[in-house]
Amino acid sequence: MTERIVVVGAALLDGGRLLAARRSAPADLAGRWELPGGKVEPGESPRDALVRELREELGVETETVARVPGEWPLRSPYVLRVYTARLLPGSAAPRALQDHDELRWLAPDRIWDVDWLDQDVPAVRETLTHLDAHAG
Ligand SMILES: Nc1nc2c([nH]c(=O)n2[C@H]2C[C@H](O)[C@@H](COP(=O)(O)OP(=O)(O)OP(=O)(O)O)O2)c(=O)[nH]1
Repeated sequence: MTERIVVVGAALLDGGRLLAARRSAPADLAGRWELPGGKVEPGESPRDALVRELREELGVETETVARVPGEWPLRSPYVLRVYTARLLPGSAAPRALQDHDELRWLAPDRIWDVDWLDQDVPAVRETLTHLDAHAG
């Protein structure tokens, strides 16, 4: 059986809006929107991986807040896990430094304005449910 490799995605939230990132590569994913993040490296915790990836890709300092329950299959052997996260005080604003060519903060009623990767849609839907529950 093939080992699963965890890809962590951030539901980065600021003022109730969610950050979506448009991939610039590889060609089959370019132009589609995702949750910024990446592969967890051997010996690294998913939360640490997410903080590292957000620093590399977006130039931001963040902390993870909570895991969004669930795990979604990507192209084998990858699976996607999602954590909500927030910017730390004093962090720079996110910039598309690596892997992305556009970023957009989406209010809850605009979440479906962007063309999410097909495999991200259930994860984004679950994330929204989770946020709604927390908002009461
Ligand atoms: N980060 C991220 N990757 C996703 C999402 N949905 C999805 O299918 N993927 C895929 C794209 C890639 O094949 C893989 C993650 O790769 P990546 O390129 O973001 O990760 P990485 O920075 O660690 O990659 P690498 O270049 O170091 O190999 O998962 C998503 O929402 N976020």
